[in-house]
Amino acid sequence: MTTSPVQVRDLQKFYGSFKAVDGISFDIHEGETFALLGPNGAGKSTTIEILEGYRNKTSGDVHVLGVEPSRGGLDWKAQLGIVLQSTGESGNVSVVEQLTHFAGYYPHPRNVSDVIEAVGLGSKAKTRISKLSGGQRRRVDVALGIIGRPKLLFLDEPTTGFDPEARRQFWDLINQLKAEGTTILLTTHYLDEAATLADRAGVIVGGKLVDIGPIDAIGGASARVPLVRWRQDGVVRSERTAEPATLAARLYAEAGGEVDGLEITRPSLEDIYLDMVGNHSTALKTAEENA
Ligand SMILES: Nc1ncnc2c1ncn2[C@@H]1O[C@H](COP(=O)(O)OP(=O)(O)OP(=O)(O)O)[C@@H](O)[C@H]1O
Repeated sequence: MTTSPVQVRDLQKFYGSFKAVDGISFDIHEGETFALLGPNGAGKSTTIEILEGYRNKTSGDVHVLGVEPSRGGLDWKAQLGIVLQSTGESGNVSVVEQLTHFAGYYPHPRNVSDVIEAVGLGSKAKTRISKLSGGQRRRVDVALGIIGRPKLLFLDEPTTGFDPEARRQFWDLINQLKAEGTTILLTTHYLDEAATLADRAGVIVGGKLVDIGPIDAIGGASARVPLVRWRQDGVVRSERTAEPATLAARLYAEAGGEVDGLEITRPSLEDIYLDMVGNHSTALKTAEENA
């Protein structure tokens, strides 16, 4: 049996008495893209930084590519690709020089020109990084994360500052890496990004994992019930139903033809996520007030 590249069991991280990560467990399977979702301060970056070996845990068991991260050596590190939340590379060297330099650290790096093209910096290859825009520097971060042909890629809010076209281009790149079998851990506040790229997701609120599962099952079946809206006598009416076509047919029969303003929508991952996070945040607040 092969072991999962990422195994996390009952992970805790305390800053003094503050529980930033409070007993979370999950696995990431080989070749999978797993999204860690949650509001600001939920504990996502802390978790990722522990997995990367940058931060010590308080307790729990963590294995990344079979190694406890705080004991990972250079060979282990060479198999990881890391895009931190904000490095904002600002060196006085050109894009191509920086990538060529970093490629030298890895045993089997990707071709530097190919990576520069893939992140959409072909026309900026010879430009000094300090002269790039914020979004372009973020693309350099992404390029540095993948230059070593990592087995496991950590992407902490990779597309913050990207324009819409750059995000689409980044999604194509990630799909290409997925097709090559790269295992990816992604955090993002763009729910459409998670829905497009991830196979499974975990949702963290207040340091606790409140849901985990395939991306199209997050929130459970009841959160996905379609919403039917229509206008009746100038008033907008709505009803949630698992059988929207039946309701639409009834409305059609009652109206004796086309139904004014009829719309059937399914909740997006963002709708479901916002409901879930809202409910858990309220529960956490109430528990704190009663403590
Ligand atoms: N070095 C530190 N010392 C004390 N508290 C910290 C430290 N680093 C993080 N925290 C706290 O731990 C909590 C989790 O922070 P973390 O950066 O992991 O959140 P996050 O989910 O990544 O948030 P964001 O979406 O804003 O990036 C926050 O309340 C933060 O203030």
